[in-house]
Amino acid sequence: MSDTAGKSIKCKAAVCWGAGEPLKIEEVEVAPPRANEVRIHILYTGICHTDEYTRSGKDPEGLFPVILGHEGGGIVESVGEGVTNVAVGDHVIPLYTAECRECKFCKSGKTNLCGKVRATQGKGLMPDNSSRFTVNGQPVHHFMGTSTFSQYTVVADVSVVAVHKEAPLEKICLLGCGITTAWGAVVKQPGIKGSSVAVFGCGAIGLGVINTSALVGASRIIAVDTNPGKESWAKKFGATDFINPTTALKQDQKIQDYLVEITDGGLDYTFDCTGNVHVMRAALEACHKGWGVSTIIGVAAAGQEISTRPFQLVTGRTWRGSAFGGVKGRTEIPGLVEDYLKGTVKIDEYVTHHRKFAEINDGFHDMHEGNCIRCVVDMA
Ligand SMILES: NC(=O)C1=CN([C@@H]2O[C@H](COP(=O)(O)OP(=O)(O)OC[C@H]3O[C@@H](n4cnc5c(N)ncnc54)[C@H](OP(=O)(O)O)[C@@H]3O)[C@@H](O)[C@H]2O)C=CC1
Ligand SMILES: N[C@@H](CCC(=O)N[C@@H](CSC=O)C(=O)NCC(=O)O)C(=O)O
Ligand SMILES: [Zn+2]
Ligand SMILES: [Zn+2]
Repeated sequence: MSDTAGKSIKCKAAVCWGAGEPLKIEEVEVAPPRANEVRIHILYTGICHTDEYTRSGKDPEGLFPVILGHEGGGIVESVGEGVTNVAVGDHVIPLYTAECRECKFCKSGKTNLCGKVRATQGKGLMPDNSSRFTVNGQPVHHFMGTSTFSQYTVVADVSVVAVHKEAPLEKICLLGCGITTAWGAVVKQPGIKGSSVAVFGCGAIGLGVINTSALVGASRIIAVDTNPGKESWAKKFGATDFINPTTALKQDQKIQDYLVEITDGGLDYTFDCTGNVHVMRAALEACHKGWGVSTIIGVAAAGQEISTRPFQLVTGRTWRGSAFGGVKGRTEIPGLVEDYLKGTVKIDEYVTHHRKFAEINDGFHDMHEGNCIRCVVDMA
């Protein structure tokens, strides 16, 4: 039992007061966890493009003021009544995709999209419809059920998993989103072994898709990115080819037509890792007639919609999407941590930037530089 258990904790958090505003480090009061809730001392957090997407005002679910962050690693400080899955002192990863193991979704065996806390999570609240965060008495919204840009956060017990204590939290925090998302999107897609794959966008997500496709035995992995600096990254992670559409295409040629031409009819599997709806269309249309499967991972801005000729689907292409890689976090993340410790899952290679908590806005700027794959923030 910690000596702060049952009491409010005053600590620092990066608050976004309005869409498009920079984060402001504030003293925040974090209320103790209620029943089936867990308070976590966050030590490290990654910054994901989805944090930037919501900060920028492009997220239709965005609410302000808010404490963003969903790629964290920390230690359980205290638990509320009824919590049995984690204990004080456990090293944990908060999960923006909960896993209650009881709801219709969890029991379906068809999806990782647990329904237990998603509605309140989308309202920026804990499951009892209230916030555990206040700044000068004003409630501040939670984000994605995790809010890892606070030195202490409170999450639902179904939204947290304990992991091996030997694993460095400054690395495995990235399993809270990017790396797990990419890993799951590939390993849960049957058929990639021996197949051709095209990956649009070579940020952390795209590189993870490339790397996992190589690990499962894809025969050809074509990386597509408009940033020429990404070629060496893509090759290092296992791409066999790199195509920069801004220089490789003839006048009026579309990337999908070029890919179909160089692959004898199209790819077996494609992945959108950009969040750009035009790229999503290209990724679908680059698929082989009759069997090609295109997976959308990128998150598109409010108001954006995808389109294609229905004939693309009539003629046997499949368009699908993947959230958190289809991974059930409480069940599968401990195994991913073990795989990292064994050396079969890469994490260190994605960390290009480090920032102190006071520099978190610089971490957001880093993300816009083409040379940043992931920035890890030290929350001390
Ligand atoms: N579904 C899910 O569960 C998850 C989804 N996401 C989403 O995945 C997406 C990718 O995330 P992340 O890897 O971190 O993002 P990054 O921005 O780091 O990577 C995207 C890459 O795509 C490149 N790019 C931009 N436009 C094009 C284009 N027209 N054609 C080809 N490449 C292009 C970018 O180049 P440049 O650097 O020059 O812009 C960049 O290299 C985001 O939308 C994010 O929100 C993230 C986590 C989980
Ligand atoms: N809030 C957005 C959608 C954002 C989104 O698609 N989030 C992904 C995770 S992105 C992580 O970095 C996701 O898992 N979605 C599933 C979910 O239940 O939120 C909008 O409203 O468009
Ligand atoms: Zn993310
Ligand atoms: Zn559930």
